[in-house]
Parts: sequence; structure tokens; C-alpha cells
Amino acid sequence: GGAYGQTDPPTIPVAELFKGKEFPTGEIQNHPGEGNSFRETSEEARARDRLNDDLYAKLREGAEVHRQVRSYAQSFIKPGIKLVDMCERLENKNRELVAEKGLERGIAFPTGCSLNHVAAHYTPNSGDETVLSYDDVMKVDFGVQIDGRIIDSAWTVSFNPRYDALLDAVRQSTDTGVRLAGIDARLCDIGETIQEVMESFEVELDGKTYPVKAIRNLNGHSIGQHQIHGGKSIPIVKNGCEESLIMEEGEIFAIETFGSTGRGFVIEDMECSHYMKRFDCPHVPLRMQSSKKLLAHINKTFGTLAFCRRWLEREDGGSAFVNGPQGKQDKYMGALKNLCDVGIIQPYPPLCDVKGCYTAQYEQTFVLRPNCKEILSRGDDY
Ligand SMILES: O=S(=O)(c1cccs1)N(Cc1ccc(F)cc1)Cc1ncn[nH]1
Ligand SMILES: [Mn+2]
Ligand SMILES: [Mn+2]
Ligand SMILES: [Mn+2]
Repeated sequence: GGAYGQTDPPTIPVAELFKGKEFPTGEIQNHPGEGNSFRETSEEARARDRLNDDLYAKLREGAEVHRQVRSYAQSFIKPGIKLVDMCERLENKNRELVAEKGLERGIAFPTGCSLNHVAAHYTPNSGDETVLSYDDVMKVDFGVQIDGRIIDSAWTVSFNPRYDALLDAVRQSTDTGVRLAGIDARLCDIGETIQEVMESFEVELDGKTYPVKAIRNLNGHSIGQHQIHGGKSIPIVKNGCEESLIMEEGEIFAIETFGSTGRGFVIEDMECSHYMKRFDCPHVPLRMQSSKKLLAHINKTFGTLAFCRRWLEREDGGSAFVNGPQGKQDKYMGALKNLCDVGIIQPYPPLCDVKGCYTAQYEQTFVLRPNCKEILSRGDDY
């Protein structure tokens, strides 16, 4: 069998695999900067760290699920696969290995599989026939959550070696950002250095040379409990945020960098698939009965985690929807649009650079422990 007694392909929930044992820790790095060197030996820091053992166990279980799911996905992601089939296969394995249980543990947000000039927030809606091609550059971005503790990590899939320099640029940029991160690190300094690394690369496509650009309006983010975006953004370019913003002890971050052969700027485009209840959403009296039913389903099934249209059509979609001429979607779409219009649900449309360009992404989730920095989502793949 595979690692830790896991079957191949993996079928044993990670919690079962490690019953009575500690989950594997992520990559440990020191906090950068002379001012932090005391943390490696400080007894007070270690004592504070021990108070978080339960939190770290949830994060480490989620990270191990992420590694095993992505390793399984990498075994079947090949040219010719239909994206909706790929997403469903990956999501079902995610549910299986996390031992999904309502809002307590499960998938954290939709499986992003954005292609080429689309940088993020694309997953197929029902009826989408898109098939992966040899010349595609696909960003696979998915999450795992245990008691609302989210692991958000992504990598880029390509088959044509002509994109290698683009993927290397982004992978090195993300690793640089992760290395510079730490308690008291300034977010703007991280952004500036990420851009320097990114823009030291170029890609040759069809005889033309393109400088790799950091996508200036995409960024990493802090992560809260049941909250994928915790309020702090980590820029990936110079002058990306207020100089006074720093990272603090105990915070959890996802550093994600994006490289592009296009403009280095994304806009919202194409049909929306990703949605999420606003964390601080207003209490709005709803008129439409179908909106009330849909909101009740969203609260029960997703809470404040992101979801996609496909998941509203799953069998546990509740009795809220009846099969109409286009199946269930014609029932919930009106209600979903209404919930967005009144400001309860926020849509997250695909984020696109210019058509014909190529974008890549790598993303890691880490925690700023009192005595060290733990890159939770690190694997032997990335
Ligand atoms: O772009 S974000 O909205 C963002 C906002 C400010 C800084 S980062 N976002 C959080 C999110 C929002 C909606 C989702 F359905 C899933 C995630 C980043 C992200 N997307 C995928 N992985 N990480
Ligand atoms: Mn909770
Ligand atoms: Mn992500
Ligand atoms: Mn993210």
C-alpha cells in the first residue's frame, strides 16, 4: 500500500489512518529577521505554542487530506478528461478522505480548474462540456476544512514543456513569499519581492518572448475560522498595500502568486460558478419563498463557506427544488440571483486576463506559530 498504510488509490479517511498518532507536521521554517531569532529558543514562545495543539491537529489533518487528494488527482488529470468529471472525482475523494460530516468537516470551497487566460474562480457549471487539452495551463485550487480550519492550496497543471518557465516563475515566487513571511513581516515587502522574482523570468511561445508579469490585482489572504478570506490581503506586486500592515503571531495565511504572459491584470468575466454568503451579511427580509428555502439550504449545507452551482443540484439539495424543463437549475437560479441582488450572497465570477495569454498559480497555507512558521500544505509535489 501507499504511505502510512493508505491504500492505492487512497480510500481510508486520514483521521482513521492516524488514529492514536499525531498528524504529520508541515515544513517548519524560522520566522525571518534578527528580531525573531529569540523565538526559536524562548520557553514562553514554546509554552504559548503548546496551547494551540488542538488547532494544529485540525490544520495538519486537513493538510494531509489535501496532499493525498491532490496526489490521487495528479494520477488521473490527463488531456481528454472532461473538467466536470475531473472535479467530481476530486471532490468525492476529498469528501471520502476528510470523512465529510456536515459543516464540521468537508470541502472548503469549489474545485477551481481555471484554464489559460482564466486565473481563478472557474469551475464547470452543469452542462459545461469543456475538455482538458495538451496545450492547456490549468490551475487546480481546492480546499479542505475541519471545524472551519481551512487549508487552501493550489498548483498548476501543464503538459507542453513550453510553459515550464512560466510555472517555474510562479512556483519560485510563491516559495519566496512563503520564506519572507513571518511575525512582524511587512505585507508590502513580501509583495515587492514576489514581483521581483516573477519578473526575472520570460517565456518563449511560438517564437515570441513574453516577460512573466505578476498579476497585480490578485493576492494572498489571511484565513479565519469558517472564513476563507480573513480580511488581510498579501500583495504580489510593489506598492500593493499600506506600508504599516504586518503579519502577527497566531495568524493563518494563504500565499498565492499568479504569473501571466498577458496584461498582468484580471477582470471578472464569463458565467459565474462560485458563490459565498457574506461573512457579515445584512439580515434582509426575503419576499420570495424560493429564496427563503434556498438560503436555509445554504446556511445548513455551506454556512459561510464558498459553494458552486453544481453543489446546489446534489441529491442532498433538499426538496427546495423541483425538476423543471432544465432540471433543477431553473428552480434555484432565480432564488440565487435574488440572494445576490439583496447582498446576502456574493458572486465570485472567473478572474480573467486577456484572451490568448497564459496564467499560472501556486498557493500554500501556513500558520505563524509563536516559535516557528509551519507551511502546512507543503508536499513532495510542491
Ligand atoms: O480571491 S479571493 O476572493 C480573495 C479576496 C481577497 C484576497 S484573496 N479568494 C477567496 C475565495 C473566495 C471565493 C471562493 F469561492 C474561494 C476563495 C482567494 C482564493 N480563491 C481560491 N483560492 N483562494
Ligand atoms: Mn465551528
Ligand atoms: Mn486557493
Ligand atoms: Mn486562496
